[in-house]
Amino acid sequence: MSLHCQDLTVTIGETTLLTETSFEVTDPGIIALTGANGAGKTTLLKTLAGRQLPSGGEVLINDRTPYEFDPTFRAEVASLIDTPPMARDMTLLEQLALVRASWGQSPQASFQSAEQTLQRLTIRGLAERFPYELSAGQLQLFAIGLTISRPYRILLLDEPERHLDTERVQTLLQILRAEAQAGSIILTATHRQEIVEGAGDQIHLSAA
Ligand SMILES: Nc1ncnc2c1ncn2[C@@H]1O[C@H](COP(=O)(O)OP(=O)(O)OP(=O)(O)O)[C@@H](O)[C@H]1O
Repeated sequence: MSLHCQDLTVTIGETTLLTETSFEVTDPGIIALTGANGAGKTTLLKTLAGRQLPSGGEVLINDRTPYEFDPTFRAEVASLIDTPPMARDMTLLEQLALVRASWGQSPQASFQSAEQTLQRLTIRGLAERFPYELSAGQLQLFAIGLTISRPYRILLLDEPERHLDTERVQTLLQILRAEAQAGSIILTATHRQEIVEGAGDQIHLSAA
């Protein structure tokens, strides 16, 4: 399991979105991706997720070029970069169970896992709500739940702490630590010092 970037750059026309970036990650753990506004964190995450083509250099995940429509790549890499698709007329519990079921769990196991996910996220009491009935922070917790409800070995997160209060940032960190201990590489863009301190490592991008 590995992330590899060598002299990676992204430009669109005359605009540089990401200046030459190199790093290698091979061990499970949480890596905080830091840098000023506009430094290229989201661009790097999108490139690793196979949603943005590099302009120069090399990017490899598990020794292969990221490509979001490759089933093997999709089975290994989960990401929360933009708001994930949500069904307006399904409850939180149903949607989390649906993700589990679509990745092969039985209906009964899917609902049990979905309840556990809500519990871990401290929103068990919102199981029967619809997404439009949530606060911004609750919606963010649900988005995290949707993302971690599918299998992965590499998790790419873009400021997962957005809208979360101090206590929920700790909840998020606990979840990320557990996922890392279970063997995943977690690369998370963040502006929060608690997450940088809670991460095992840091990649800092300098502004373009
Ligand atoms: N589609 C685009 N076309 C041109 N420039 C873009 C495009 N998307 C982003 N940029 C520019 O690329 C640079 C990097 O943007 P990016 O979103 O990756 O930064 P970031 O580090 O995630 O910032 P933030 O901390 O504000 O979320 C910025 O200067 C931004 O204005």
